[in-house]
Amino acid sequence: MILLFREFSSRSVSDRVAMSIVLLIIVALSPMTVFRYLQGNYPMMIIDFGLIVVACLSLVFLYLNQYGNYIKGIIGVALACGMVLASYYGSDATLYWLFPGTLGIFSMLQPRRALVLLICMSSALLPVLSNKTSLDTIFVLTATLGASIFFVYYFVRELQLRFEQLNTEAIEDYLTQTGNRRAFHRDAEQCISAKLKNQSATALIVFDMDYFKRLNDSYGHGVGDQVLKESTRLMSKRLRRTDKIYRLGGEEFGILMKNCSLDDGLVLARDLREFVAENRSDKLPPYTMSFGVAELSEGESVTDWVERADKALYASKDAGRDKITAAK
Ligand SMILES: Nc1nc2c(ncn2[C@@H]2O[C@H](COP(=O)(O)OP(=O)(O)OP(=O)(O)O)[C@@H](O)[C@H]2O)c(=O)[nH]1
Repeated sequence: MILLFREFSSRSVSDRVAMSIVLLIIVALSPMTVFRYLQGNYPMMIIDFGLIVVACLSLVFLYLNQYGNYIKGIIGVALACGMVLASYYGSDATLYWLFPGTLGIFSMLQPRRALVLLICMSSALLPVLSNKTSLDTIFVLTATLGASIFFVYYFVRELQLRFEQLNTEAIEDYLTQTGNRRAFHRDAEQCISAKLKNQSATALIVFDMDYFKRLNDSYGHGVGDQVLKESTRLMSKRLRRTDKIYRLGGEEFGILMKNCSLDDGLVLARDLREFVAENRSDKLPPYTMSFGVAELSEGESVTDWVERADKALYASKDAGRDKITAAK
């Protein structure tokens, strides 16, 4: 139980909602199943028992963190079907469960998927209800349920868009739209974990604009900004999908190259330097960059890795700039 609670606290909101729903289903429906059996209400007993079995299996998969999206989809569909069946076999009071059920589905699934599922559920409810309740009730239920689905959809969609926007702002550099230092540290830590797991090599290229203070002083900060934007845009065009560029601070950038050795990193750094030199805009003053390349070593921390690459970068500066140096 303690393990389950710890796992629960470390999970995303949608995982927690999914786990809560399945736990709630198990806890609430277990005594209900016995009660239905004693009442002789066998159809409802079978529905409840089926839901408990699906809930237990789902909880196991959610706990193991496997097939999370599929499981949440299955829980959503099971919940929707359960609500339709319960509306048919249960008393009129059962219909109140349609509202928390709707919220549960929205909290677990992507808003669009939840909307489609709930529209299907509502469509299935109409013929089910027409057999057992008055036209008045059907009308009020359809209107209130439809309005709830509509409002919750727009609320959740808005939240999701804002969350995505905040998430992007938290890991992206505003000026160059490259990853920021926070994103770099997160991804570099992942590279270290990958190396520990399967020995996959990662190269880090750091580069820094040459004589950038002079460029700023001569042409203004606006032009300096344009140079930073153009150079990183040109480089991004040249990178593979698995490579990513980050602004480490000021006019220093880093590129993480997954599954690449030191030699691969040196080849790419040369290619990037040439590509930028050949394609930079005539409207901007000429600019160059100095590079340092380091392959991640066994047992190395992010700080040590960057420090080695930085030392190589300083060696390029000392050698006259517009140079590439491999880290020792
Ligand atoms: N335009 C602009 N300038 C920046 C930005 N971030 C840092 N800088 C400037 O970059 C300059 C860096 O100067 P230095 O550290 O002396 O380096 P440098 O002039 O490039 O000299 P070397 O690196 O030795 O070639 C400073 O003048 C900073 O103000 C930015 O976002 N935009």
